Amino acid sequence: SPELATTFLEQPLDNPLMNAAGVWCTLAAQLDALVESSAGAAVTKSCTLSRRDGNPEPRYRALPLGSINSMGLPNEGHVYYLDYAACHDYERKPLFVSVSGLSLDDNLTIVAALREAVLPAFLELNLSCPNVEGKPQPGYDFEAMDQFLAEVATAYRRPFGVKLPPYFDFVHFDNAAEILNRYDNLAFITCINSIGNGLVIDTESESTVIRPKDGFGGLGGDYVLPTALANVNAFHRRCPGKTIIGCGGVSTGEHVFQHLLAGATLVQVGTALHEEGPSIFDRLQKELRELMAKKGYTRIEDFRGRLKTL
Ligand SMILES: O=C1NC(=O)NC(C(=O)O)N1
Repeated sequence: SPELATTFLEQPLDNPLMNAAGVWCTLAAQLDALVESSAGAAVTKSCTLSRRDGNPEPRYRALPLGSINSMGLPNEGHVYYLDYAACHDYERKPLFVSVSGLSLDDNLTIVAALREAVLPAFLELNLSCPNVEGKPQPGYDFEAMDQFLAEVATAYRRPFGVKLPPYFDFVHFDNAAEILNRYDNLAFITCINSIGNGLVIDTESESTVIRPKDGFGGLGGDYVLPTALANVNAFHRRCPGKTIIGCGGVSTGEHVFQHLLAGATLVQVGTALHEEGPSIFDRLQKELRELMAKKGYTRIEDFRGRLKTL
């Protein structure tokens, strides 16, 4: 049957599937469940310097077409995840550490600690959390993003990646890619984070459905698949030397196939994992194999990045 084995930054993976940062990865027991699952890799909840409760509940709501969330970066603080990363068995599957410091200084402190730990974990620098009041997304402020990357790339010196917000205009794809291409050790780009500041209304109660920020929150699920595919392909085209991780709107093997076709090397699952649990990775691999077999593909490299245009 078709082979799903792949490589990421020269590391072998059984398959290209993993969780999206923030989903099923805040506590060690959740991360252990991902390591036990058939996911090819795992990533930790975006961490801040210190532990955070996050935003008041209700702050997550599953919807017929996806989800809306304004979690507000609830996490156990960076040391908790560095400790987890120190105990992880890297022979089993790669582990990514997501970092979302609330300031450049916080990011530099966390990144320095990760570098000092000398672990095989991959750093995914989150530049796109839309849910901390008063904290605009660095990914939407190109000058701030460039400054963050200049300092982090220099301090970390090792290969790392960024988690980007969705962009919706070619001039933004061009400007963001121009910045990212300046950093040789910026090895991978994860597109996309949630589509920030959507508003879901419950007609019966005539109310918002989440409490923080008057109900404005990040959208995930079916709502975001075309935008996620566009961002994966836009950066795949503009950053030929970098590896793209696709994230957004994946709930079937067909969606995984589309992300790979658009140029992704790995594919992250958020909303659907939140709703279905880690067994989803078995279903997604089964569905992807069936689709590949139907199309006569035996390996991922037979079609990855080969999206046709008309
Ligand atoms: O980067 C993030 N994206 C989201 O959609 N939510 C979380 C959060 O709010 O913690 N962070």
